Amino acid sequence: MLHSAADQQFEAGSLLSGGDKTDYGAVSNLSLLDTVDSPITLSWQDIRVSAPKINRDILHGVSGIANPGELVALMGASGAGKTTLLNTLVARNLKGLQVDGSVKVNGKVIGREITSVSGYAQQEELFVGTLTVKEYLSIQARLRVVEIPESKKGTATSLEEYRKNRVLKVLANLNLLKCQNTRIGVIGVKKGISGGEARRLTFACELLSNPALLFCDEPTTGLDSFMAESVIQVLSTLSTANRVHGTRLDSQLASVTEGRMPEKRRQANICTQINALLQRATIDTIRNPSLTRAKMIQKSVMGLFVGLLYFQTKLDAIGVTNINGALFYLVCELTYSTLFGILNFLPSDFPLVAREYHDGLYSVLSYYVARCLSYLPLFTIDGLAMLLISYWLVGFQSAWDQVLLACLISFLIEQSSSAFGIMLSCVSPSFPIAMSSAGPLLTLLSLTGGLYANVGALPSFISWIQYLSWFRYGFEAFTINQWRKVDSPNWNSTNTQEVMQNLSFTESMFLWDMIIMAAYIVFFYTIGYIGLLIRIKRAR
Ligand SMILES: Nc1ncnc2c1ncn2[C@@H]1O[C@H](COP(=O)(O)OP(=O)(O)OP(=O)(O)O)[C@@H](O)[C@H]1O
Repeated sequence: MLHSAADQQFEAGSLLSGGDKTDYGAVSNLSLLDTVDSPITLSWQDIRVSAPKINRDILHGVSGIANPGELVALMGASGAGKTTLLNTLVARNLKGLQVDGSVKVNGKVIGREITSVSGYAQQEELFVGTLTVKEYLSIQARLRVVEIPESKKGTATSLEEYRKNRVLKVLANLNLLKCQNTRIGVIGVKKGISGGEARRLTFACELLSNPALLFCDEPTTGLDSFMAESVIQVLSTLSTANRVHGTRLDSQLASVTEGRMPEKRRQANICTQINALLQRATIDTIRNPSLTRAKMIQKSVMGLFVGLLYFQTKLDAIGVTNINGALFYLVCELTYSTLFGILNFLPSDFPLVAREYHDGLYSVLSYYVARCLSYLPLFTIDGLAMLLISYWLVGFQSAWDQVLLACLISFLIEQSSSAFGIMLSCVSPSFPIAMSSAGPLLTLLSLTGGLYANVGALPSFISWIQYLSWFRYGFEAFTINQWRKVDSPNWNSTNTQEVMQNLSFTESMFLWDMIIMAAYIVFFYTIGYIGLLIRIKRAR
């Protein structure tokens, strides 16, 4: 159990002299690199936390106070409840726990709004590993620093310049200049900055906005004693020593009067958010070329394969069947690899996005728009490459308008699949569930797509599925585009009608096919967004 915090206020020196093996969390009430405009007194009284489901008490009435300029360390053995206390103070990660007691900022209970007046350097480091330290911080600065503070108005001519200066200052103060151009890396996947540098980068992000209050969970865990000392030195330097020694905790708590509330941190406007997140996601996609390379190679090979399999198909009865087969294959190929390639959309980003959202950095909509836009070029160009490689090899009808419309249909099919995959990824509780539901759903949609079974002869209890299937709309649009105008003296409009009748397709549906696919894209993206919003909001 964690004892009363009265026993647990240490300055950094005495904390370190306790031995570098001790676990601790820290509440750093900062007069930072720059002075804080509105200082904060944080107090907590009689905090009790229990896990009702397992009938377990975790914290039994903990009280404490952090005055402006103080570095308060919470010390205790592993499992004592330090993280639980920090989480309670910042109203985060409390699912399944019952919390009693009060947490006050300048004498007032502000609940979850504490996030907007403080920073929280959590134990688990989450970054975008493909970015360099400076790139990552610069993007964080665009999200976290939305105006030049009153006291710094004369120091920079523009917000952009202030952000740049701030990034450099934080890099310098946290001793990160040496590694500013090093890629962050991913533990166990790609070596990047060291553990100590990663820890300091976590603080650096939080310090950009000059918060009056900084919570740090296990700031030195996993670091060697030299690095641990350097981190604590940094925290110590950032705080100024104006603690009250010798006064009893209860009298300090009683003396906290309701004061002026610090100004809440504002979010950057939505354009800045989308811009910064799009830049981050695009760099990540470009520097993480395995997906790009795999998709481009796969689609080019498949385009070549289709081209050679159906090479210069003749326009006789067998040829018509083959060309329809080739068109349906293109629909499948535009769907399957796209969908399975994008199903990992959410799982890889979720922890970081949930944390940054609850840190108040941006809206879920900004993230969603930026991430979807970042995928758009790749999930368009690869499909077009396959289509165009196979187009003249097969001998599809190649009047310029037919080629352009085929490209548009290919785009709509791939986007339908991509939006469907993003929707599945966002609404499924886990990646394996998304994966295992994608297979059967695609089977149903492809079986009713118009090639395997004639859409006019499907049993009525299953026929309705075709109207949910972009396979059907895409295939119909492709075939109408192919057969409505054929460059051959042996072909006439009767032949076109025959092909349409054989497939139970209607020529006049051409425009509707594309409109319906576009509507489904909007629908899938919207449901995906709602799913993501609900999941991220629940992940506090
Ligand atoms: N949501 C929860 N449900 C059940 N038990 C929990 C929950 N959260 C924490 N606990 C339990 O509460 C105790 C305190 O956990 P906490 O993570 O706060 O400890 P800690 O002091 O930070 O430990 P460490 O130094 O090892 O990180 C642990 O025994 C943990 O298993």
